[in-house]
Amino acid sequence: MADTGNDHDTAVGAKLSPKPWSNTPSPMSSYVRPMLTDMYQITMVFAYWKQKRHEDRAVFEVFFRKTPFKGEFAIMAGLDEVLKYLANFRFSSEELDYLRGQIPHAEEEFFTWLGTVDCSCVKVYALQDGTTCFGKEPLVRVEGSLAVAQLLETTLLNLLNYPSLIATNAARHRLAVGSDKVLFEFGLRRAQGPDGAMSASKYSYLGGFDGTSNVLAGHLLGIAISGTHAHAYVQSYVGLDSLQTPFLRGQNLVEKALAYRSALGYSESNVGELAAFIAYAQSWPDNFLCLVDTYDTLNSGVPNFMSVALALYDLGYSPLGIRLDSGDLAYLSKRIRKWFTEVASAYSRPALQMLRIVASNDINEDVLYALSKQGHSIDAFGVGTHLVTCQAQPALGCVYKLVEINGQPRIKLSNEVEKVTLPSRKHLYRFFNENGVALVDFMTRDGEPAPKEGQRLLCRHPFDSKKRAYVTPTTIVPLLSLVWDGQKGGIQPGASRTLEESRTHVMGQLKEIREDVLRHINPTPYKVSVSEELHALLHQLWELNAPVGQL
Ligand SMILES: Nc1ncnc2c1ncn2[C@@H]1O[C@H](COP(=O)(O)OP(=O)(O)OP(=O)(O)O)[C@@H](O)[C@H]1O
Ligand SMILES: O=P(O)(O)OC[C@H]1O[C@H](OP(=O)(O)OP(=O)(O)O)[C@H](O)[C@@H]1O
Ligand SMILES: O=C(O)c1cccnc1
Ligand SMILES: [Mg+2]
Repeated sequence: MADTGNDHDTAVGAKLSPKPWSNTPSPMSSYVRPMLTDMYQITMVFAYWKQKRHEDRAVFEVFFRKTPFKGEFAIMAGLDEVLKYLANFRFSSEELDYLRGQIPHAEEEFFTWLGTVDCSCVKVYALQDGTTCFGKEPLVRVEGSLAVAQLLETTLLNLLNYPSLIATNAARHRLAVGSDKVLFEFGLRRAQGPDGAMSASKYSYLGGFDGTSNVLAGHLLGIAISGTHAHAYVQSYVGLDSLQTPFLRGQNLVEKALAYRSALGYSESNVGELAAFIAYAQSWPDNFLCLVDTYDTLNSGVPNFMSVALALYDLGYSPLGIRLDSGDLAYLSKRIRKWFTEVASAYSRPALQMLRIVASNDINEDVLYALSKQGHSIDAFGVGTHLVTCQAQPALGCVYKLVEINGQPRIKLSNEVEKVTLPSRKHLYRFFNENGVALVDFMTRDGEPAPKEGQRLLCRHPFDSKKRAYVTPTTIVPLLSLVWDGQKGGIQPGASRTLEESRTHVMGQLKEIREDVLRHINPTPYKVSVSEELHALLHQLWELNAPVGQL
């Protein structure tokens, strides 16, 4: 039978009545579907079904233990795609046929049931995309039947881990350059496959980049695209005679550029490069931005650029600038800005000193901090490899853990204290002082009264009983909100944010966090705390479940 995708076919081919979310768009990647999972989800679900436990009520939570990039914060991202995944969650007949072949001993009724499974029975609470988050706290809480909630694990983690990692990486690059520099994502060629590249472009933008070189991301996601040119373009020209015409707007651009070249005393610059720049100016007179390091930045690229730029001014155009792709970016940018300023004054072309200097070449967060420290004249950075591959930390460790079953809180123990899970369905709050600065995050167990503004509250470290503090928050913000309710129309009003809204949210969120927590080197840990009641429950369950050793 043909792959019917999301058409709501059951295993036996009967049509179900359409769900309220049946028109929700598909996830960005066509791979995102129930089959994009680990086989152990299916093995568990088959066992639950055999034991008639598949309808038990379960609560799972998504969290990471350690913040990435040796930092103390992360940015939540990927919820937008999670919601589309939930709305389209349905095994097709063809997929069920495949699974039948993999589990030949399973009863036909199992596949009939699997064919009816969707997210009707599921509720999801989550942080909004773009929210600042910290270790150990629930980013997403999934409530539903044991079987369906279990089936969501792997895909959900896949949809959250990389987006949150890249959004965090992008936000860190933004913090490194400040708000007045332009950041372009150039990573398409180096990203981990097409899906990795699309996610990288999307979530770099969410994290604070201004644009991308990725044309498909521009087309599908509305992100601003831009492009300069590569070395190949310059290499492809040998001399001025390969130009189709010397003219632009009826005037001889070649003559003018050559006149400036000799007046400025640049007679040694590479003529092929000059021809390439003239040809580029003829095609892009209003967007004239040249890569200047193909042969020699200071002795050829910049002189050739300046000769053509001055000629363009004479014809009434405003050139854009240059791109540096090698060498000492701090030194070169300052040297070139000074040069632009001198020529601007010699030729009464004040705009020349304002030309944009773009830098690329293996840039990462450390390079950006080093450049700021040294001082530079760069206006825009193109960042590829380090950004999209998250070379400094290639994975975020979000996990998906069962915290409650049939109303009973559950715990998972570990020899490593930090790996012990926090039991029970939990609520998460952020406490602020009177200046709007975040003081601490606070988790309570379900059923406790919500904390109140102006009330003195004991905030405890979950594992270290000695660490505790009283906090009287001026403002309290509950961080988890209902984003999906299968009984009430699926995606909840206000839960789907645009990319632009989430990007704006990141900027606002970072302003709420203390600078020493956001700091690049040795940041202060942000406090993630639990209530007295949750602390007691954790330690009680710990004792109850840990066998007493024998000496
Ligand atoms: N002033 C600077 N301070 C710190 N790092 C810099 C500075 N200028 C450039 N960098 C970084 O130093 C590294 C230089 O890399 P590399 O030595 O491969 O380039 P290059 O020799 O300049 O160029 P290429 O080999 O492509 O001609 C890059 O990661 C670049 O971003
Ligand atoms: O360095 P990244 O941060 O990944 O940025 C993207 C790089 O991609 C381009 O060239 P490419 O690296 O393909 O060739 P090049 O090194 O010879 O310039 C561009 O010139 C940058 O150098
Ligand atoms: O437009 C650019 O300059 C660009 C785009 C992708 C990779 N490197 C450079
Ligand atoms: Mg390179």
